[in-house]
Amino acid sequence: MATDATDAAEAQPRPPEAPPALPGKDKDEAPAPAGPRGWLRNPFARPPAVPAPAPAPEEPTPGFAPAPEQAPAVAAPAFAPEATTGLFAESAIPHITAITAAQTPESPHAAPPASAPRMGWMDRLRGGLRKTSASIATVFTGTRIDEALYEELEEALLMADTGVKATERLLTDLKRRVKDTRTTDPAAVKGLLVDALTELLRPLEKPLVIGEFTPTVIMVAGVNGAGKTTSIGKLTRHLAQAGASVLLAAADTFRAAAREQLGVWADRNTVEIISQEGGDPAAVSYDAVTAGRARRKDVVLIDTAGRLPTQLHLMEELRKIKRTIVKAGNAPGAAGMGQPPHEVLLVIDGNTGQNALAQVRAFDDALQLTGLIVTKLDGTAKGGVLAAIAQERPLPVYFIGVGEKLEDLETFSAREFALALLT
Ligand SMILES: Nc1nc2c(ncn2[C@@H]2O[C@H](COP(=O)(O)OP(=O)(O)OP(=O)(O)O)[C@@H](O)[C@H]2O)c(=O)[nH]1
Repeated sequence: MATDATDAAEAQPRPPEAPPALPGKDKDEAPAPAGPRGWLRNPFARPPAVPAPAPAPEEPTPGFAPAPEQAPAVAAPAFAPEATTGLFAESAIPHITAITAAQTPESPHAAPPASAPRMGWMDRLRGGLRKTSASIATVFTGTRIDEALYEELEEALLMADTGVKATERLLTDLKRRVKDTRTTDPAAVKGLLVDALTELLRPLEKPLVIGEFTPTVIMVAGVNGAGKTTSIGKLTRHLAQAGASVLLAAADTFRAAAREQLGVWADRNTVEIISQEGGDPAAVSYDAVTAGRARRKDVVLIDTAGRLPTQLHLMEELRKIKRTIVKAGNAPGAAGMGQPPHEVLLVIDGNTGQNALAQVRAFDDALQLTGLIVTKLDGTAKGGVLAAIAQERPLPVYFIGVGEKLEDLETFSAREFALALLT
């Protein structure tokens, strides 16, 4: 029984945990693999056994769509020279084929220019961030670059929940850039702010690596309603579309609706799910890692129940889940799967601004996070929170979400974000 397995796991000494893989703070650090930037080194390039069904863009289609061996060449979109190419992009590993999920040749979306999905994303990102960008844009409508402009900008950035330190840093950097370039036009200052913000956000850019271990175990945590299950569902869809085999674990054993919600995503994507009513979430997680290994799954995604950092017993439960996953990775026969969990992700609601930053701190202290997913950036006036995170706790932001639809979750690009926010 799963519970027994966990009890046994808990009884043994806790192995040392690897330190979190935080991104470097060096502004010159390369954020992503060479070539078009992508988050995923994708090893799932299999020749299709059957013609892949054409996926509907919004309604997930059932069935398994093996990924093609080659993705079409991808032209860099005009809006950003460093633009990414979609969720599945070129790999840094020579033997791994580049795949762009939304651009499979079998797909009806193959015909448009290769960069179309990312261009569409840029539009959605701009639309989503409109509330935040509107107040900042008005700062640059005047005719002079003076102290009043900087004061107004400071106010706008603080209102966008950029935080005091990140705001100060941006203003200092901006003034230096204005001086260095002898800029006199306020509209041009906006361009310099794009550069300053891009540089600040750059450490958050990092590709999520899948395929180094079999399975790659990803644990997902967050407060209630942050968007954990929805994000896991979207991620599952993208992974399944690229040919990765995914096993979901519903480690929220208390809330039936949460299990059902994950079950719906599992059904839609025809992936397997480990679920247990009223059981121990750590036991479900242990079982999922063991099953993922036995069934040779590429990815195990573990959804945990929402909780507040102030609910200490629930935070302890999360730590127990993580310890149990570590233990499952040390079980006999688990050699070769590295030290799971390979990723511990926190999902934060971008609409909660500085509160989200507080959550990052608390969950990071408890779990040593390896990355973030920032959801609900659509319709928020607090989009500056990413700058605050970059300043205070620069964890990789693997994805950002700007809506409830499948295509509303995408990889994070500092440049894109700065452009969407300020231009
Ligand atoms: N507008 C918007 N809504 C989102 C986004 N991501 C998720 N949601 C919605 O937020 C709500 C909560 O999402 P869930 O995925 O259930 O959140 P959860 O963190 O799993 O919730 P619990 O299981 O209660 O902890 C749902 O209605 C989602 O559709 C986003 O990027 N934008």
